[in-house]
Amino acid sequence: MREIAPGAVHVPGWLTLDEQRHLVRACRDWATGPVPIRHTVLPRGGVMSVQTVCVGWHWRPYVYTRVAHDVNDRQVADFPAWLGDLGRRALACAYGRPDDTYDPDTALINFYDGQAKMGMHQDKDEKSDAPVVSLSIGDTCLFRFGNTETRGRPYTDVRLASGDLFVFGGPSRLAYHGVPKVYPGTGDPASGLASGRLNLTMRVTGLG
Ligand SMILES: O=C(O)CCC(=O)C(=O)O
Ligand SMILES: [Fe+2]
Repeated sequence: MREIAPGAVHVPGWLTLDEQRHLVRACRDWATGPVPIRHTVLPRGGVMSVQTVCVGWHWRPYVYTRVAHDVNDRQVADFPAWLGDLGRRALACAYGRPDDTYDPDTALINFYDGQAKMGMHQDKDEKSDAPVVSLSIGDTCLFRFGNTETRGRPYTDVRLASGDLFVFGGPSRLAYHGVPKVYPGTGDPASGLASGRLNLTMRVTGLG
């Protein structure tokens, strides 16, 4: 366990292999629908290299809705209770104290192939300042965790491997972060993912 910045904690190897397999199965299922996984199109026409599927609320740049107007006009799958339980356990572990009030209502599931990356950004479309819980499965990546002011330095580079937990909340909730690189072939197929990287972030939208 390592505190990367105030309120930002990296817990290597937090998920068991069984938990990883369970999450991979659930994500495969969500990837098929009701709203299929897709490359998000940005407002100016760019296409994200990662593929994303959401549960609870659908995120598109830069708003949450129940219905995926930019994909197929279907409502996203419900956010399951077991995922909320996992989120509370994750938060309790990272911060060393239980918080029974943490009630995530959306998860963004990103799939990275060997070339995919994510530029430096803030998670700021949520109306709540509750922490973000991030879980990684499959190939290791370089995760860049920066500051709340700029996309640039200072930042800390962390390797996120299969099973790792990363929580950012409090003073780090609006820190810029991104994934400059994935290291193909570094994952263990026993996770259920033969190649690529899966990242699931839970958030509290603060929406009704
Ligand atoms: O893939 C990751 O580790 C980060 C994903 C992320 O920052 C996001 O979905 O907003
Ligand atoms: Fe993010």
